Amino acid sequence: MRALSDVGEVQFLDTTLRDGEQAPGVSLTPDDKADIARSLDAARIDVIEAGSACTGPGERETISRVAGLDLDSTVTSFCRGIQNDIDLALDCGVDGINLVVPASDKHVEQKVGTSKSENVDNTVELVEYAVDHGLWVEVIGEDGSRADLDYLEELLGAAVEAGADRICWADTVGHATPDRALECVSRLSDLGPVSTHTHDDLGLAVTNALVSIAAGADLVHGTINGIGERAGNVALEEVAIALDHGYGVESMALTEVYDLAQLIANRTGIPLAPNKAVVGENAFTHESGIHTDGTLKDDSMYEPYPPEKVGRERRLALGKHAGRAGVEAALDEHDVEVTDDQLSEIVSRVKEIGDRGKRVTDADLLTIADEVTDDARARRVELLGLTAVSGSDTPTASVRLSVDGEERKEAAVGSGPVDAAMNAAEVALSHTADATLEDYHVDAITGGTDALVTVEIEMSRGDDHVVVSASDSDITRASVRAMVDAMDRLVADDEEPLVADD
Ligand SMILES: CC(C)C(=O)C(=O)O
Repeated sequence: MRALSDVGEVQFLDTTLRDGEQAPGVSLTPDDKADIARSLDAARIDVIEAGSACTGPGERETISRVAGLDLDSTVTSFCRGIQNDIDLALDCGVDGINLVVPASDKHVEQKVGTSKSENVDNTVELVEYAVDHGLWVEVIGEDGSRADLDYLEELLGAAVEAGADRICWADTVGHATPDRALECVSRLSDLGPVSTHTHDDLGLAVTNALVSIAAGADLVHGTINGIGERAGNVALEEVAIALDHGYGVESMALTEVYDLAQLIANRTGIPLAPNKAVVGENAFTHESGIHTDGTLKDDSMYEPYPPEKVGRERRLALGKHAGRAGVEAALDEHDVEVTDDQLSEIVSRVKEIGDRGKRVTDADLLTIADEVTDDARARRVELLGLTAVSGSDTPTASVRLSVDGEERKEAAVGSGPVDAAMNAAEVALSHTADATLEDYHVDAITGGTDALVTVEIEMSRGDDHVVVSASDSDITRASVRAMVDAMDRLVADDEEPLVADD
């Protein structure tokens, strides 16, 4: 076993487009796969497993498209131990293949229905065939963590002798303990370059990947956000940060990690848990008074590494644990000055909202500050009316706004009534200010069809950002109210009159 700090660099194979797509409910379009592949390449992922050519003509077209993107990453197709799979991969123009052959008794005898020696012979033939056709070849012993280790060595050793570029230890069902990972990968790394493919069924995927590297593996298979079958594959961003932060070992480009995580959550429809390491919403958010106070004194007080390292920013949130320092800093961000007594009152009102189980948005904070400083703000942008229609025809909406006392009416279409109404409000406001909708989500839907819905949106204008929420039993009304409120906040201090430019 080697010290991880002695390992200079580790390569990554990303299988988001193959094993990740095997997560229940995920189906990526050709455009999704092409966009994700480009981003993986930009993040310096060494190998991209683009899919399984044997899946069907649609998948082959997509793999061919990824293979044709002229990426720096090596593009591969997953292939079963069947020559036709290799032929289909060749038709897609990939650089290489991940050839999967059974390794455990269960997989050799029960699943594939062959004998151990025939399995070795077949693997050798297929490797020779693929190498003869100019492919980069990695041979994966499926269910390797439950295989008889002597047999796994014989099988993968034969693959190396037949010309395979590398072999891979697969903990297919996420069954291995770190000791087992160490034992298997140490033995296999005597045969040739070894990859490791770990799953998270025991919550040990990252640990097993790190142990595998210590045991000699130099390439880690995984997915972004750890998506994949069952409990998922190892999350590459977690391996990357652990290697970098813990041992100074280089792998993928860390600054790209957050955008990649968002892209993949977006396209796969698998949201990120807020507490997810590295890329979860809360990973660099501090709410409690003690932590906020400490963070304001020294950024690194409650963070292992700076958020910028993984393409993120630090956030101070307000809620029931807020303290004076955090509230003061949040008010500062909006250039609101208060006295000590006013600050105490604002802190206690913020905590009251938090005690009711709610998040305190920027708009909440500013409303409280207005009330406490007795400086009720005159609104510049107000919602006067809203009509949204949806049915079998294109959803349409119209909004009526008051902007600095002038009434503006606009109508627009959209993919649904909310989208149409937001588009109409955007058109009505765009005369005024160049604001961008950064984030939109429906926060809480409780109970039945008449339940209260909370819409939270983030908008920006130049360097200013606000987060505003609005609750209503009508999701369209809540959305437009939040947008109009955010806009009103963003232009509050603007000296210029908000005239329409026709
Ligand atoms: C590499 C393959 C077959 C796999 O996805 C696994 O073993 O989990």
